[in-house]
Amino acid sequence: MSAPQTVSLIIKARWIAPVVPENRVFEHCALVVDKGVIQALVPQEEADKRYDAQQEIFLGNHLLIPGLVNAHGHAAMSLLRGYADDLPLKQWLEGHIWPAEDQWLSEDMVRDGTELAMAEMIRSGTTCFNDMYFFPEQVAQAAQQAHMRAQVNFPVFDAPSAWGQGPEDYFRKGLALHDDFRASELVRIGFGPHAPYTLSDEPLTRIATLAQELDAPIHIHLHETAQEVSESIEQHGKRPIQRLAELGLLSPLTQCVHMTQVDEGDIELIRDSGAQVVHCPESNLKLASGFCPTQRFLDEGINVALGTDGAASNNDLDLLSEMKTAALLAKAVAGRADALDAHSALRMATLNGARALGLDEHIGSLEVGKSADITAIELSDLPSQPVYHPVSQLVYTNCGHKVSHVWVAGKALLLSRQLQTLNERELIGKARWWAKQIKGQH
Ligand SMILES: CSC[C@H]1O[C@@H](n2cnc3c(O)ncnc32)[C@H](O)[C@@H]1O
Ligand SMILES: [Zn+2]
Repeated sequence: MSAPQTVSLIIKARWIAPVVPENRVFEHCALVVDKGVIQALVPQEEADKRYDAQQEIFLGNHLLIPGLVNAHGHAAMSLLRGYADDLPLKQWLEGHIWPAEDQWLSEDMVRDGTELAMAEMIRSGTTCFNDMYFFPEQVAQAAQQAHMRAQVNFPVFDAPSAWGQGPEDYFRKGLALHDDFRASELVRIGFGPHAPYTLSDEPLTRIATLAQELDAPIHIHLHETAQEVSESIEQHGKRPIQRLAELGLLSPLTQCVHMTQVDEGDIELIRDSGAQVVHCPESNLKLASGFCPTQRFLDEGINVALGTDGAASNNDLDLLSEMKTAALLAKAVAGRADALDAHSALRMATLNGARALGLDEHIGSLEVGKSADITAIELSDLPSQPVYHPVSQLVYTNCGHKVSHVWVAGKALLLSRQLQTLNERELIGKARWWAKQIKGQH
């Protein structure tokens, strides 16, 4: 018999749901990790025989899943959580959020808000987030420092903002940022055109060309409300997605966020272009924007990922609870109880998210050769009992607060519910400080 191989980490768990192979749960197995990469998923006795681990973690009542991918958000908006509620999108944005952003946006605000959001996401099992916000260099640096994986999309609007004077300035700063993070293992920079209704044709066409040249993702709010679609027909004589298609903007690199208003032509455009859909059920419900036909998209072979949107329209960043909402809503929208079953909901929050971000060769499932981005959920409390199907428990009961451990590329970000790369007390203090400033002027 050959000598045991030395590895950095072995995690032994009661259950492992690797997402690939599909619909499977392994019991009493171990994940073997070395150099940040998954080396094996084997029965625990076999792990004992074959490997010598520098660190071994035993999780006797826990389920291991791939780290969650939050495919759409505005992390720094955590500081505007609860600032304006119970409003439809247009009133919420134009009457409250944009004026607040005009007044308060700064490097410091984005840095503090992003760190607060990352802490919340890590604590509820997210390892990778997709962000669109001002001062994206702050978001990118914060993610790198906290060792979270992120796609950071620099904003592009026709209008000026605290971050730039207009499209020219946004492109100059954004492309420089893309260059700065070209070699990063964790952070990828993409284009963040805000929405079709805040951008004219010229910058959209430029984004289409540059994204193809750089092989960089495009992240855009699209068909979020009925008003967006009807105003586009009035102004441009076409639906927003048709306009994007004609400007060359639709491809597998394009991440279409929301898509609550769709007809057969829209579905064809997404399917035939290979574009990605990001579903944000809680934000869509809260702003009364509409319903994304997720099961219909999946049946058409369209990739659908899951996002929380910002904390100002959700109002939390818990992707596990988003999974539950997505699963329940899909059943109501499709009129079928078997729509978005528990395993499909988990896939939407992991592998589909990875695919939407072009990262599915590296993350999204617990497969040998993939990065060790792992989340552990403890299923030992009363509302978790009894456990017949751990994935059903994960999706249909409230598990966000049961996340105990999180790793990204083999590095621990959460151990026994304690953050390892961010300071929770300090972040709470900073959030309170910001709220005092902002409330004073509200
Ligand atoms: C390009 S920076 C992000 C920009 O988007 C605003 N925003 C936040 N949530 C939404 C949403 O659901 N639809 C449209 N725009 C949204 C955010 O406040 C920033 O200004
Ligand atoms: Zn959004």
